[in-house]
Amino acid sequence: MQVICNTEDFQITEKTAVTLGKFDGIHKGHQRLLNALLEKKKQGLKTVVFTFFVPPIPGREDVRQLTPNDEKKKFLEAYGIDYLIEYPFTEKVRHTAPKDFIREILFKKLCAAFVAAGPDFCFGYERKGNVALLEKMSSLCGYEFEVFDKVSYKGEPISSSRIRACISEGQMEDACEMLDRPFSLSGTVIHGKAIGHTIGFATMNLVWPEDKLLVPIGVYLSKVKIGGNTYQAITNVGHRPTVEKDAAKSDLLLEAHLLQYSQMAYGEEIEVSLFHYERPEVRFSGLDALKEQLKKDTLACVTYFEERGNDGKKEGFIEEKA
Ligand SMILES: Cc1cc2nc3c(=O)[nH]c(=O)nc-3n(C[C@H](O)[C@H](O)[C@H](O)COP(=O)(O)O)c2cc1C
Ligand SMILES: Nc1ncnc2c1ncn2[C@@H]1O[C@H](COP(=O)(O)OP(=O)(O)OP(=O)(O)O)[C@@H](O)[C@H]1O
Repeated sequence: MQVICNTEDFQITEKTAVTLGKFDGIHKGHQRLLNALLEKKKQGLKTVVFTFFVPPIPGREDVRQLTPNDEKKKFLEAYGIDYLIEYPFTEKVRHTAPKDFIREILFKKLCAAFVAAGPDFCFGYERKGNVALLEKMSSLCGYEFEVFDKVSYKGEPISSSRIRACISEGQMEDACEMLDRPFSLSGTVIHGKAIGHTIGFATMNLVWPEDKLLVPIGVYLSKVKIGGNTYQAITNVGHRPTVEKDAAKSDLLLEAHLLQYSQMAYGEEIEVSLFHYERPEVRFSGLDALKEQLKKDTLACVTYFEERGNDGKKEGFIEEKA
């Protein structure tokens, strides 16, 4: 996939199938549009996702995303998208009239032969451009335009904001349904305080990135992918008040204890999928009390995945082999 990031200086010369929007999360609704593009790819068009460049701004809570830029890129590449345009969101671009946006960007720069959008898609100055305008200008600019119905879940349209709200309330199962995959965090395993293994609960630790949407502090029933294998895990996202003197000031860490894994993993890449919010993080009287709770969390994890299974199937501890 070619990523054209934060520049207006490009020109696609092949005919393209384009969809436009923010695509945070790349949820089931977004996937409906992407699938329409992939159909056109079979007919020889190149596939283009057009979005605006949102730079990561450390400390700005409102710019935390379901899928930060790098994650989005990996996902779209794996999906079969040929071009990701992260267009600069300058004052000039913000003031572009909708008709000019269609002429200058869709028609001239992107060489669009097919455009897909949801019914509420808006663009251009003051978001005054809409699907009616895209339809109206389609014959003039020589593209086919198709509006796709919203994909719904529990009777309401799926949207990135709805999924963000769900996750912020720990409703991981609903988020999973709407995303079509569990909400997950990927990263490189870092060293902790090496206390975990002394109580039989070694953990793989990740720093929570500043541009990734936060989940509620607490313990999650989860799965961890490492080296091509997937393991069930109990995962704490928090500040470890039982062992940290000044927990409020300590880093926010994700710590995953894999139920059947005992090798060193420092420096390895892992993906932690959070399936279920189990309980809040608690300040225990000491390590013994913490250990007793972790045994209960382990049981809850085994039971959860036994009851739910994967795709309706019962499963063991190790689900996939590379
Ligand atoms: C599933 C799980 C649940 C946890 N729950 C709590 C908790 O409720 N309160 C707490 O202070 N720490 C909790 N922790 C964090 C532990 O205190 C921490 O993992 C342990 O001290 C080992 O830290 P280390 O990685 O630095 O060795 C939890 C960790 C895991 C893996
Ligand atoms: N549930 C859905 N079904 C089909 N298409 C959708 C759905 N949600 C969004 N789209 C379409 O996907 C494109 C990108 O949407 P975008 O990411 O900008 O909005 P969104 O998912 O509704 O998120 P937000 O909550 O931030 O508005 C748009 O064309 C939009 O209409």
